[in-house]
Amino acid sequence: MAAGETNSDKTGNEGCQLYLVTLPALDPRAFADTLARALDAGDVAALQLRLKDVDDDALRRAIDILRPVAQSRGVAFLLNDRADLAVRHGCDGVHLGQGDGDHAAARKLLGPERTLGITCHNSRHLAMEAGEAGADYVAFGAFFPTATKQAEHTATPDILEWWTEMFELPTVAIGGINAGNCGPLVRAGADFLAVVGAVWNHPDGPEAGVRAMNAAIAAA
Ligand SMILES: Cc1ncc(COP(=O)(O)OP(=O)(O)O)c(N)n1
Ligand SMILES: Cc1ncsc1CCOP(=O)(O)O
Ligand SMILES: [Mg+2]
Repeated sequence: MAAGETNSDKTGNEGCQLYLVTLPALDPRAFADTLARALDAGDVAALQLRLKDVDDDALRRAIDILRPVAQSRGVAFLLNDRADLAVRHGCDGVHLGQGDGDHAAARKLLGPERTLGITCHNSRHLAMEAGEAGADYVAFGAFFPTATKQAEHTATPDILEWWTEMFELPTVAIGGINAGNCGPLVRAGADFLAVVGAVWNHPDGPEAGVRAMNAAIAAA
């Protein structure tokens, strides 16, 4: 997930990559092993640490434990919601929602090398604003019902098609995505599929979840 990556680098489904987002609550020490095994099971482009309802100390501790697990494997380590901590603690980037502060200010704070991802729901307008604010990717969703978050917005694959035809900025699709339903999103041009439950809650474990997502993307 390098800043400046474009859709023109894509060749069919090889251009769509898996982007893991963590469960919202976890014990970082215990999760480090699970994460290592999941990342070793297949191709993962990025991991977003998305912990909700934790204080800054707990967040810093989780970053310090989990960041090396991802980065040592060439997997970009992004932090949810907190550009300040992402910069201070060596993360490769941050994912910000529409209520997560000033996107242009975050861009400045992150500098040119770190990745800035922005939630755009199902809105072409928000996506164009995100591009103007300096986003490295625009995230659309939720494409399917999700148990991970109370998603207030739903998205449809046509926004991926439209965006991909109009702009080079990469897209991330999120929300209820799994190996069984991701085909239309890949074919609509999504550059990344972001998943939580499909991997961490896979009935055969996260490694099987990564392998299933990789296979479904390749087959789409
Ligand atoms: C890749 C990706 N896309 C969307 C989101 C959602 O971000 P946001 O709207 O800020 O909601 P929270 O994740 O903060 O609950 C995301 N985290 N990652
Ligand atoms: C963080 C987030 N933003 C929109 S849907 C979602 C949750 C995605 O989780 P899952 O892949 O389990 O549906
Ligand atoms: Mg947020």
